[in-house]
Formats: sequence, structure tokens, C-alpha cells
Amino acid sequence: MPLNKEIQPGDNDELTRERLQATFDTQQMAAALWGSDLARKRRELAKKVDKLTVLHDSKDMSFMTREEKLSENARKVVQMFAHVADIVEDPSDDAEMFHLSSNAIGHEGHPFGVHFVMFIPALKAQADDEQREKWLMPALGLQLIGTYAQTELGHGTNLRALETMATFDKATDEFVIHTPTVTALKWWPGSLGKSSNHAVVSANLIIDGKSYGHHNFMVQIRDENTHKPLKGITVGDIGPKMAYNASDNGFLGFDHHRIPRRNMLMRHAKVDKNGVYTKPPHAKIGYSAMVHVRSVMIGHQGMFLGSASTIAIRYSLVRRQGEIKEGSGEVKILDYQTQQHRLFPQLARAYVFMFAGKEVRELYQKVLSDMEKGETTLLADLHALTSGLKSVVTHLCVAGMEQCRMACGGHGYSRASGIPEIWGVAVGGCTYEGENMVMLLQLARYLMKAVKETKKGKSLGRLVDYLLLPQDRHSLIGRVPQGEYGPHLAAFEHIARRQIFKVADELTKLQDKGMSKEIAWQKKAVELQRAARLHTRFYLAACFHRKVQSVVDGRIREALADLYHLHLNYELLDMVNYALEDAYLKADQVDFIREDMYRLLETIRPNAISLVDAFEFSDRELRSVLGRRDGHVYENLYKWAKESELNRADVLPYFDKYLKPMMLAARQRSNI
Ligand SMILES: CCCCCCCC/C=C\CCCCC/C=C/C(=O)SCCNC(=O)CCNC(=O)[C@H](O)C(C)(C)COP(=O)(O)OP(=O)(O)OC[C@H]1O[C@@H](n2cnc3c(N)ncnc32)[C@H](O)[C@@H]1OP(=O)(O)O
Ligand SMILES: Cc1cc2nc3c(=O)[nH]c(=O)nc-3n(C[C@H](O)[C@H](O)[C@H](O)COP(=O)(O)OP(=O)(O)OC[C@H]3O[C@@H](n4cnc5c(N)ncnc54)[C@H](O)[C@@H]3O)c2cc1C
Repeated sequence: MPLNKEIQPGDNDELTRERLQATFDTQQMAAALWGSDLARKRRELAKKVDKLTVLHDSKDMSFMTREEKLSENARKVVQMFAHVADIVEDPSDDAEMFHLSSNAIGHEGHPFGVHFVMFIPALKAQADDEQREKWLMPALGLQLIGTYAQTELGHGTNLRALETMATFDKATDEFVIHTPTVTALKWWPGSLGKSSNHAVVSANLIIDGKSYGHHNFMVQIRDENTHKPLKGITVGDIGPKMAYNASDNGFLGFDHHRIPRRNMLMRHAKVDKNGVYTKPPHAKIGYSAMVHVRSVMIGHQGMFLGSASTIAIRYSLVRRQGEIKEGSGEVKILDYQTQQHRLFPQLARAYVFMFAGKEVRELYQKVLSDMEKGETTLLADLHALTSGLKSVVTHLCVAGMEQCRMACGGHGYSRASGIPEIWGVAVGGCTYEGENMVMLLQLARYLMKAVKETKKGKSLGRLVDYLLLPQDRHSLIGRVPQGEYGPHLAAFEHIARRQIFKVADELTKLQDKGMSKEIAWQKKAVELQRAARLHTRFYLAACFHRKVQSVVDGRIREALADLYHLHLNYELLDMVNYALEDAYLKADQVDFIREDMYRLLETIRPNAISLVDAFEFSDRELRSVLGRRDGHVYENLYKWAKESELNRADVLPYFDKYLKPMMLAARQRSNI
């Protein structure tokens, strides 16, 4: 069977020649990335969206105002739901729906932006059966639009300091929702400003003057017909953001707004009509919607980095600049070692983030079904894992995307490249769902507990089993036959374990000297978040290893293994100081890693285009002139620029209003 190499009539010849060099079948690689069923569904879906013109952008969003963007994406999302049954096989499959949304709508946001990722997951996990019937069904059926209103103007991280109040009024069997100060205004919730009519609101539960901490409440905020805010509710948009401007992130205030008692989400925590409170089986079960999003973000961030890599690598095969050998003609910029070193490690990261995203979703599903039965043992493990992954992956993604942007030279800075928007959306991920540093410290808490267990000869969980293993003094990198990468993975494990134990010992020493646990934690916070990062980077490398091992097809396994080995080398060099501190690695071993990395850049080079083709991002989804599949970049850049609103007339009014009078006056002065 011939290998599938994604060649189509009308393609740029340069790209066709590149594609013909591939050592593997891109559709099979797509199956390794997405799973074969989803890869097939994605392909079919993209073709269907191509044919449905109502789902196409009416013009490039870069040339729209915010209001036009909101309106355009509201139009498309409605059309998307109207045609959903003809396009997707299973509308309850989040991955398929995300792909549809990427193709039709893009990543700038839309009125249902938080409805599906937080509002519905919060209802699924926290509403009891009767409440599910009342809100979940209508929410799934698009009879209402919901958001998740937790963050306030004054507090986002420290949830215990949230100020919004939900005071139980026994006499009327109602909660009174109130915003006591300006800092208590809800601030940031997506699609709140102008689109949503319902919100899951986090508020402090107060019964008979006693506070039980924050809980989630269903609040209708706008009239379902007029869409006007209900009495006692103030709501609006918080203004433009770095990116994601088709989303109306909003503010929300309550003036003694009353809701029925049964509007508190009561699957786990409960309040009866006499004001008797029942505790949930786990104190943090009400945080499940956040854990859900963190778990989803890993794969999505991988897709963002995959998109940027696709754009930069395809463009680097079209762009020629400078000569390597004088007189032999200008080379494709991807032939420069520096360009490969800039881009291929980002491509490898995109792959592993997508693999990790899949693993973590599987764990989330398991924890969710356990929670349904009141079983919460794995919740802490999942929280620790998602906190670390969310932070490390978003951080590396935006650093990687910035490399992709710079690798495209000047054109990367143009919105025509498509990178600025996806970068802007991805960088939001460093902040939303828990600020990265804060979440790393959450994982560090878990790791410090794990050390305590390890010292008793036990393991806190599967993810920290490696802490029980003895430390090797020296690495075997470069001391085993060429092509064996076990020692590389062992090095990730070594530096994570060493940093975790080192900081745990330092904390103990400070406490032994009489320092309180909290102050000792502050003194070592930077070292603690380092431990969390190293643990997570080890998890990612091990996940890549598991994936390569699981692939049956030899050609796919070989191409993936090249990326995996590049990942090991590149990431180890990025963290090499940790391995040098205790002389685990020697200078010659670092040189060995570098040389092997350069060798791998050359090995990967002929497969580069097919490795990005394998993501199977459609042109519609990429929204990038530079990353076009057919490679016809220059003529389309010119066409795109002509669409700029500034080109609607040769002379714009500001010239006559400001510049012309100034120049006339200057000329007159010089004539005097
Ligand atoms: C949206 C999908 C993404 C895909 C992208 C696709 C493209 C679309 C692009 C953009 C979409 C944008 C959408 C964005 C939507 C964003 C929404 C939000 O941001 S919602 C708000 C999120 N807010 C936060 O994340 C707040 C962060 N803060 C916290 O989580 C907590 O305050 C805390 C820092 C964890 C501390 O909590 P708390 O004060 O309650 O803790 P303590 O009482 O000190 O207890 C700590 C112990 O509790 C354990 N813990 C904490 N959380 C959990 C949990 N979730 N599960 C289990 N256990 C938990 C913690 O481990 C401590 O345990 P011990 O050590 O004491 O045993
Ligand atoms: C695009 C976007 C979409 C969002 N969507 C929603 C939404 O739909 N619903 C919603 O409720 N919220 C939403 N948010 C809000 C988001 O969840 C919060 O902004 C986020 O959790 C961070 O909280 P903060 O803004 O209070 O940051 P802060 O906590 O004020 O962070 C500022 C700095 O303080 C540091 N810091 C804070 N606490 C600690 C600590 N304990 N230890 C060490 N350092 C600390 C942080 O590391 C950071 O450097 C969204 C935000 C964005 C950007």
C-alpha cells in the first residue's frame, strides 16, 4: 500500500517534494495522535464544514471590531448547533465538538464559551438528580446559556476570601445573594457580560450567622425573553483583553437577590428547609469544574502549540532567505540548524502534550465516575497531576509559540500568520483555572506529603512511586550503546527526585530550627515550585515513552521515537543545571546529549512537513496565511493585506484633518 502523503493538485511544488520524502503514512500518524476513530471523524467533519458556507467566516476576524466579532461568532455558533446532527457523529463527544468549534468558530470565544466547558460540567458533577432534570437538560438542549461565576474583582486565587454572600432565609426558604463591596463583584467569567442568562455562582453559604465556606448556586441573571438583567442584578462586559475578544468576559453584582433554597447545587453538600447543613464527602468536591477544565486544557494547549508549529514549519519550507554555500542559491529557512533547533522541539512538545492530555482525561473520567458513587480517593492525585500539568504545559506552550512566531520573521508578527491570536488565547491559560505559580505550589504540597509517606516506606500514589527508588550517583548517558535512551528518562527521574527530597529536607531543617511550617514554606517556595515543575516534566517524558512503546506500526514508531529522543535531549539540556549540581552528569555527557540532539534535528528534517500534516488541521481551522496547506503564501499575503480597513480609500480623513494642515503650516513657515 502506498503511504498517504497528503499531496493535492495545485500544491506548491516545493511542499510536494517535501511531502514525498516522508517515511510514514500521515493518516496513520494522525491516528496515533488523535486515536483512529477521532482522526477519521475529524477528517470527515472538516470536509462537511467546508461545504456549509453558513459556517464560514464572513471576513477575516482580524479586521473586525469587538462587537462585530461577538455578533459573527454568535451567528456561527447558532448555525453550528442547527447543523450539528449532519456534521458530527456524536454531539456528546467533547473532542468532536471541540474540533467542529475550531473549524467553524475559531478560538476567539463565543457565547457558549463557558457553557460547555464549566457550566455543564459543574451541573453534571454537583447538581442532584432533580436539579439535573431542571437545569442540565435545558442547558444541553440550548434553552439557556450559562457561565461559571467564581472569580471576584478582589480575589481569584484565594477562594476562601471570596466575599459574595448566600444567606439562608428560613422564613421564605430562600438564599439571599449579595455583593457586599466593590471587590466582591464577580469579574472575568466568560460569556457573562452580554450573552449568558444563567450562572453557577460561588458564594459563602451563611446559615444562622455561621459561614460554611463557599458553595455553588444556580442563579438566573437575565430575563429569558427580553434578556434584560433581573431586578437586583448588575451585569456587563469587562472590556478588551490581550486576545479572546469575541468573548464577553463580564462583571456581575447582586443586591440582595433572592433565589429558592433548592438553587444551591446539592449533589454533595446540602441544606434542608430547617437550615441543617450536610457536609460533602470531600471538602473540595465543589472544585470539580475547575479540575475538569484543567484536564481538558492539556490536550488543547498541545493543539495550540501544534497549530503554531504547523504554521512555522510549513512557512519555513516556503520561505527562502540567504545561502549556505555561496553561489548555490537561497535555501529554505528550515535548512538552517538554528531554525530546526527553534522549531522541532516545539513540535515534539505539541505531540507529548496531546498524549498527556489523553491520559489525563482518562483519569478524570475515572475520578468522575468514582465521585458519582461518593468515592473520592483519587481526587487528590488528580488535583496534583492536573495542577502541575496545567502550569508546565501552558508555560512551555506559550514559550514554544513565541519561538514559532519569531521563526516566521516579520510575517510572524502580522495577524495574517494566525499566531498572535492563538498565542494570546493560550497565554490566558497560564492565568485562568488557577494562576500557574499557585497551582505548582498545590502540586508541591502533594509532593511534600509523598516524601513523608516514602520515608515510612509507602507510596502516596502511582504517580509518585518513583520516590521509593534509590538514587543513582551517576548517569549512564553516553555509557551505554548508541540508541538506548533509558538513561535519559532515568535522568529526568533523578533530577525530579533529588529536588523533591532536597527541598523536603530543607523544610524540615528550617522547622527543626523552630520556624513555623508556613514561614518555612515561604522561604522555600521557589524551590518547591521547581520541584513541582521537574516532577511534571518527568511525567511528560515518561508519558511520551509509554506512547512510543504502545505504537505497533514500525514506521510510525520510528518517526515518533525520533521526536521522543529529541524531546529527551532538548528538555534535559534545558534543565541541565540540576543534573550538574550533584555531578550526576559530567561535561562529556552533556556534549554527548548536544551532539545527539543535532543529529536528531537532521534526522527529523525530511519528515518535518509530514509530522505537522499529521495533525490534520484544516486551513479553515488554522486561519493562517503563512500556514496554508498548499504553500501559496505570498500572493495570499498580498490579498489579505488588501482587505485591511485602512485600504478602503487612498486618503483617509486623518490626513486632511491633522497631517496636511501641519505640513502646510511648516511649509509656510519655511517660506518666510
Ligand atoms: C476552557 C477549556 C480550555 C480549553 C481551551 C480551549 C480554547 C478556548 C480558549 C479559552 C477558553 C477560556 C475559558 C476559561 C475558563 C476559565 C475559567 C476560570 O478560570 S474559573 C476560576 C478558576 N479559579 C481557580 O482556579 C482558583 C484557583 N484557586 C484554587 O483552586 C484554590 O483556592 C486553591 C489555591 C487550590 C486553594 O484552595 P483552598 O483555599 O480551598 O485550599 P485549602 O483550604 O488551603 O486546602 C488545600 C487542600 O485542598 C486540596 N485541594 C485544593 N483544590 C483541590 C481540588 N480541586 N481537588 C482536590 N483537592 C484539592 C489541596 O490539595 C490541599 O490539600 P492538603 O494538602 O491540605 O491535603
Ligand atoms: C481569559 C480568562 C478567562 C477567565 N474566565 C473565568 C471564568 O469563566 N470564571 C471565573 O470565575 N474566572 C475566570 N477567570 C479568572 C481566573 O480564574 C483568575 O484570574 C485566576 O484564577 C487568577 O486569579 P487572580 O486573578 O486573583 O490572580 P492573583 O491571585 O491576584 O495573582 C497575581 C499574582 O499573585 C501571585 N499569588 C497569588 N496567590 C499566591 C499564593 N498563595 N502564593 C504565591 N503566589 C501567589 C500569583 O502567582 C500571581 O503572580 C478568567 C481569567 C482569564 C484571564
